[in-house]
Amino acid sequence: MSATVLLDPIRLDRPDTDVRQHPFPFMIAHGQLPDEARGDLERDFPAYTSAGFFPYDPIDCGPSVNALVGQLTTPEFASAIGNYLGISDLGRYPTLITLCRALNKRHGTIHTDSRSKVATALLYLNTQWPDTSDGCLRFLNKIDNIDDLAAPELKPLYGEFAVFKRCDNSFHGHLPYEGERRVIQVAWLTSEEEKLRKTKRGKFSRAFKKLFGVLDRKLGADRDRNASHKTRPE
Ligand SMILES: O=C(O)CCC(=O)C(=O)O
Ligand SMILES: [Fe+2]
Repeated sequence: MSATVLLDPIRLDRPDTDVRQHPFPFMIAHGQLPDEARGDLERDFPAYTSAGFFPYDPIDCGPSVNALVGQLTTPEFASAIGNYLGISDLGRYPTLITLCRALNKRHGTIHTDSRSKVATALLYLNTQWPDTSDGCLRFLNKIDNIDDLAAPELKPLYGEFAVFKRCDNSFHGHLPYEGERRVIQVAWLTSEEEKLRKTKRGKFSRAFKKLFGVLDRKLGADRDRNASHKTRPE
């Protein structure tokens, strides 16, 4: 499996790829994963028991997911993305990978991502998605309006890919959704120290959610559709 090309930067350049520089640099690219890998990636995805994003640990994943993470974090892939976003040599920044298997309704409130990130990529792996806007990624013009779209929303389906440059106005979010929603997130970080800090925090959050999963779900069950959350200042 590790020899298989799962991701190919050349594939980003499709006629239906949407690249914008306004209101902030982002790209939405479809069909980024080969059909032949669906079954393996489905089988090898980590079996987290709680909702939300957790730090990547190879032990949690099967070989195809580990291979995919390897390909997502090459400097070549990063630099190709950086070229679309106007970031030179994105591959020089350390990466932090987090994965999500399921959401609860608390997730998706509008935010920018923290200043410790240079760029963020989201690769979706859900084999199906109901006919709903709930849980579909939205790049937004404002922090307080989930319906003020900067581009068509993206269903989190297998092979859909979104990446953006972290900016003070890189607003994004989605409508509340509860259930399976598979994503691999890559963040290119400003420094190694940030990576260490964020990894520690993520592990703590995994333990916390295991203990308080029910509470976590209840907390967000009826959040406002336009809710936002402030990104930590760092
Ligand atoms: O899962 C998504 O579509 C977006 C996740 C996100 O924005 C984040 O974790 O910061
Ligand atoms: Fe985000």
